[in-house]
Amino acid sequence: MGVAVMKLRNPPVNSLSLECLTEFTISLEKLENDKSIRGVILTSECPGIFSAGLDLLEMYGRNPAHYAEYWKNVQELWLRLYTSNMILVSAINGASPAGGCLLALCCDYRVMADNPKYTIGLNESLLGIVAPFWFKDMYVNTIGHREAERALQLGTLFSPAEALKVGVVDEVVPEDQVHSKARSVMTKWLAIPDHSRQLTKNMMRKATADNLIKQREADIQNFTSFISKDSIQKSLHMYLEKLKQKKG
Ligand SMILES: CC/C=C\CC/C=C/CC(=O)SCCNC(=O)CCNC(=O)[C@H](O)C(C)(C)COP(=O)(O)OP(=O)(O)OC[C@H]1O[C@@H](n2cnc3c(N)ncnc32)[C@H](O)[C@@H]1OP(=O)(O)O
Repeated sequence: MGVAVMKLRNPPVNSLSLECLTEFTISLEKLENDKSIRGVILTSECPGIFSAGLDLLEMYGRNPAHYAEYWKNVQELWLRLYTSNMILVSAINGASPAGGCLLALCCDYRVMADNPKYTIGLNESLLGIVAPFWFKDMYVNTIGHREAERALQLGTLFSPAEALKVGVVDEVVPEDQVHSKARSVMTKWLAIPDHSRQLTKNMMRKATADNLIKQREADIQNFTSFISKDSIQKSLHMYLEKLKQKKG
C-alpha cells in the first residue's frame, strides 16, 4: 500500500550520532523521492528504546567545528521530517527522551506502547541544556503553550498515560499492538487525497519550519557557542557520569 517502515537501529540506545542522523536523512530523502511511497511508520529495533535522543558524545569534548557540523545535520533531519509530504506515523515502542521525542513530534500521528517504563518528553533542562526554539515551537504546536512551558522548564518525562493526557502522543495501546495500530492508523490517513492532506499539512507547519530556515546559520552559531561553554560541558559530564552510575 505504498508504506515504508523505518526501524531505527543504533544499539544500544538509538542515540542520534552524526552517522545515524546522516543515514536517516538520506533514507528519508530516498523515500520522499519514491513516488510509490505515501507513508512511513517510524519505529525502533532496539528493545525498550525508541531513541535516547541526540548523541551526548557528539556534544561533549569535541571542537566547535564538530559541534557546528553536528547541529547542521540535526537541523537538516528535523526540517526533512517535519515538512515531509509523506504521512508519518510513529510507533513508539520504548523510551523516547529529548531528541527521541523530537522525532516522534515530527510525525503526523503518534502511537505509544503502554509500558510505564517508557517515558517521553523534552527533558533537556534536566541535562543543564536548553531546548532550542524550534524544539519548543513544535512542542507548543502539539501540546499548547502552558503545558509546553511547564514541561520544558521541568524537563518532564511523561509516562504513556500522562503523555496521552497532555497530548504528546495520540494513542496508547498494549505493547504487542503498537505496530498493528500504527498500520491501521496509516490506512485511515491513506484514504485522504494526498494533495489536500499535503497542502493542509504545509499550511499548519510552514511558519514553524520557516522560522528555523530563515536563521539556520545563527542557530548553528548559537548552539556551538552554548555547547562549548565550560559550564555546559561540565553539566554534560555530570549527566554522563550519572548515566554510568545508574548501572551500579
Ligand atoms: C542552544 C541549544 C543547546 C542545546 C540543545 C541540545 C539538545 C539536545 C537534545 C537531546 O536529545 S540531548 C540527549 C538527551 N537524552 C537523554 O537524556 C537520554 C539519556 N539516556 C537515558 O535516559 C537512558 O540511557 C535510556 C532511558 C535511553 C536507556 O536506559 P538503559 O536501557 O538503562 O541504558 P543505559 O542508560 O545503561 O545506556 C546504555 C549506554 O548508552 C549511553 N547513552 C544513553 N543515552 C545516550 C545518549 N543520548 N547519547 C549517547 N550515549 C547515550 C549510556 O551512557 C550507556 O553507555 P555505557 O558506555 O555506560 O554503556
